[in-house]
Amino acid sequence: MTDPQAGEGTPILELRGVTKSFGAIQVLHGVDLKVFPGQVTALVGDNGAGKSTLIKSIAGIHPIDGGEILFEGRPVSVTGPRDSAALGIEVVYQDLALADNLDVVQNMFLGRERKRGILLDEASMEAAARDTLAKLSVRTLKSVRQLVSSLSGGQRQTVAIAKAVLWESKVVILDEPTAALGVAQTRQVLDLVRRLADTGHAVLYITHNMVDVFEVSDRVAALYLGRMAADVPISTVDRGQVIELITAGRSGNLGIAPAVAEASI
Ligand SMILES: Nc1ncnc2c1ncn2[C@@H]1O[C@H](COP(=O)(O)OP(=O)(O)OP(=O)(O)O)[C@@H](O)[C@H]1O
Repeated sequence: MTDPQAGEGTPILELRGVTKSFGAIQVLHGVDLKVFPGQVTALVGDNGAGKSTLIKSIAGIHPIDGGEILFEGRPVSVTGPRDSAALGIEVVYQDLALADNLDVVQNMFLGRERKRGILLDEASMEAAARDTLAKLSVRTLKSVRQLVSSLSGGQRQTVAIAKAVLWESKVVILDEPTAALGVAQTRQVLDLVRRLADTGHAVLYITHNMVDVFEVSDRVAALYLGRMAADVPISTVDRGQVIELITAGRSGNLGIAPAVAEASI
């Protein structure tokens, strides 16, 4: 794991005071968040804390109502998924959005196929897919021409993550990638998450799993009732504190004031 305190200059992605409501219901209340290149930031929070809303706001699916998004230190406007993709932000959602009837290469290039004239440039797409998988040290796939329907859950996650990385993404957001996986496949995906950061990506990693948090992250950001209770290096907190931040919004001198938390219920 990289030293979380080292090289922590400008965050590649920063949220300042982000708010988001759906009709009369305010879901995000002035959320601050910093995400650094080469680091995994675990985004934790109880059911309904606002994690999905937050990542969908970053992705432009639910554009923010207030506050600021900064990318590489500059304020940016993210009003749709194209804006986030153009910045180099890719999200791997839980449903993975893979097509079972297509192979690995076809899935990685789905919707962004390379062409030579009117024909698909299969050779170049296959080479790029192999290259991306090799850079991520993925050795669990037998063939890039395997149908996705024949892959295990862990292999499918791997393909979805590699697809996100293929587009020169700088920030990769993963929505509970190990939620449905067994022990060995979880291990493979966690190794891949670490390699994503080690190859320079900033990774925002949503999880409910405390073992995963401490295994793979450099920072932990805890949302509580739509407020950022803490966004700190993992080395400064223990498991009990993270659980308190998730369940109560505070732990010792960390987190949001109890009065603020009570006011939001
Ligand atoms: N489109 C929407 N319209 C109205 N309310 C919404 C909408 N999307 C989310 N919410 C509400 O926002 C709150 C936060 O939901 P969100 O899905 O972001 O939480 P979460 O932390 O991702 O939870 P989980 O861990 O269960 O996935 C919830 O109270 C939810 O009902």
